[in-house]
Amino acid sequence: MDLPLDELDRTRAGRCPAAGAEVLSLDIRSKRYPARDRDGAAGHAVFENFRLTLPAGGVHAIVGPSGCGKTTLLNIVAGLDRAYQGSVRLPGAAGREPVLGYVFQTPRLLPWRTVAENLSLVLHGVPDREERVARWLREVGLDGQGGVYPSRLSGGMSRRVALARAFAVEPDLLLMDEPFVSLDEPTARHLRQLLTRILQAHPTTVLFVTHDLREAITLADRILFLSRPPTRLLLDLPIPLTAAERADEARVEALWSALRRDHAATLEGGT
Ligand SMILES: Nc1ncnc2c1ncn2[C@@H]1O[C@H](COP(=O)(O)OP(=O)(O)OP(=O)(O)O)[C@@H](O)[C@H]1O
Repeated sequence: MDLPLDELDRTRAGRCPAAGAEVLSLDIRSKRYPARDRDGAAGHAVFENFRLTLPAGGVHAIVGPSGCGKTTLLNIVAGLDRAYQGSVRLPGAAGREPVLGYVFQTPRLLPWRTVAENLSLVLHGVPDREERVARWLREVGLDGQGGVYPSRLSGGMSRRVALARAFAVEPDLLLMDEPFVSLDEPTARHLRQLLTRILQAHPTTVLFVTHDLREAITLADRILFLSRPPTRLLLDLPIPLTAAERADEARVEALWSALRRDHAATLEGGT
């Protein structure tokens, strides 16, 4: 799994399986939530005429102010929220149904199932199910932990299981909603490095929500900055860093400072 950095760059470049192909075409004509008080009878609009397309390959980070609808957007893409007007098109690969992975803000492991069973559940009908579970536990550094129950896991280990479960289905599109939030920084850093290594070995298109601009710079090929509701795309910014540059905290810090200087209003969610 531990590839040298120049090798990582070559595989990163190879993340686009079919250049020009789209894994997602999202058109939210309207997404409203019920009013919070009796006066707002029509509710409040989170999205109005919001469109987003994702090409195959790469990590696409979504950054925006609290409440702008980042989780709502992922839930709409995942089909967990159908109370909106518009459409989600997920073409899938080679004519088969699209496969989605979703890493939530909390690991959401079933406490009455072992780690291996939590993975196995999402692989129903997969012929090499047991082998795949064992392989993914190895990939996330949890070899030999398959028989453990989630209550015995640390926060970082639980996140590793959640990562393994999401990758094990070999998704066409992987949704990640602040997957490393509320971890201590050393643990979060280890998990970011783990995610980077997994993505180099298993190129996957990722739509990644984070409130942490440094995390977005470290992981993403592209950052999409969203406004306050009704939410629109303020800035679509490519992050053309090499793997070595992303691993260099001073380099990430320098880009972070430059973005905060040059795009202050955007980072506040627009004026
Ligand atoms: N079930 C709900 N009923 C009413 N309003 C809701 C509901 N879920 C979310 N909202 C509101 O919709 C808006 C978008 O919520 P969402 O959680 O998608 O935002 P977010 O950008 O992910 O926020 P955060 O960064 O704080 O996690 C917020 O104003 C939120 O209060």
